[in-house]
Amino acid sequence: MQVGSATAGAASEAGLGAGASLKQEAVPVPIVQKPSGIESSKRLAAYTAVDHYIKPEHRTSFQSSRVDQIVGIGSGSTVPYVVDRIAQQGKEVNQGRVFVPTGFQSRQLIVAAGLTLGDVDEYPSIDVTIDGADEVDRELNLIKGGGACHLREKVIAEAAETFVVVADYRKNSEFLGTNYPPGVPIEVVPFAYGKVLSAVQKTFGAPKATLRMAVKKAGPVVTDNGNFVIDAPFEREKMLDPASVLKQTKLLTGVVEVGLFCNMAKAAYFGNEDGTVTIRRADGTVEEVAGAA
Ligand SMILES: O=C[C@H](O)[C@H](O)[C@H](O)COP(=O)(O)O
Repeated sequence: MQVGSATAGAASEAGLGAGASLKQEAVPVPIVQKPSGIESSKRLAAYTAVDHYIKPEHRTSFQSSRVDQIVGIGSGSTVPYVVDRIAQQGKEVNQGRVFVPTGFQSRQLIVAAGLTLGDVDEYPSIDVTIDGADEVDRELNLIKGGGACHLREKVIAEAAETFVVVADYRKNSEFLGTNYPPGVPIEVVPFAYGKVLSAVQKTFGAPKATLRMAVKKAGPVVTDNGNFVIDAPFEREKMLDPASVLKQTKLLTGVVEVGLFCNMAKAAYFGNEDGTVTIRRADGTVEEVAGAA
């Protein structure tokens, strides 16, 4: 994906959707070049979800709030398309909204798009949070944390009245653990990692669990919260009941958060190769719609 930036005027030349503000605004708007392949599926999902949940007519349901809408912005490679679509609506529409990030990356995206940053301590109730996922099962349980952001992501998702997932079609599974081989990310405080790793390997059904190592740094990945991450591919049988895995693992002292999000998402949007988007909702309904271009 190539991302650049320009003023909103130039962005309109880049083909903004109907309803976008065409006023000359000196606000940098990220331009995501039209992608292909998997990136195109991510974009379809993200654009369609934004069009359904973040519109000018959507007003915050928190009466005391002084803002129009409070939006949580997740992390990962699908989320830039979420921010891109929001920025396309223009400065005027966005000036009444506040955006709460789930980590360093989404904070940067919000700032680069000229959107207003908020934090969850100031906005403990969020209208809608849109985030990616590593895998989604048929009941909308999720594996998250491939980017080591799942602690803050869970806080921002829990704070939201509506939590929506956006992903490409590869993430759409019957059961968790089918299409995401690294397993469940577990954030741990550094001094406890050895004990937690050993417990997860020996008694919790993830013998191949590993400490996640950094790529362009010697040593382990360090999260935005200064912690380590263990990746635990739990045995198939265990993953048939992700809520139990979550409960058991979270009780291990030293575990900060587990990248299993159970019974939280209201809907999941999956971008498909044919340009459609499959929407699966928590009430069990499934719909296929034409993806937003
Ligand atoms: O920690 C990272 C997050 O949970 C991401 O939302 C997740 O890894 C999905 O990322 P992507 O959109 O890049 O597949």
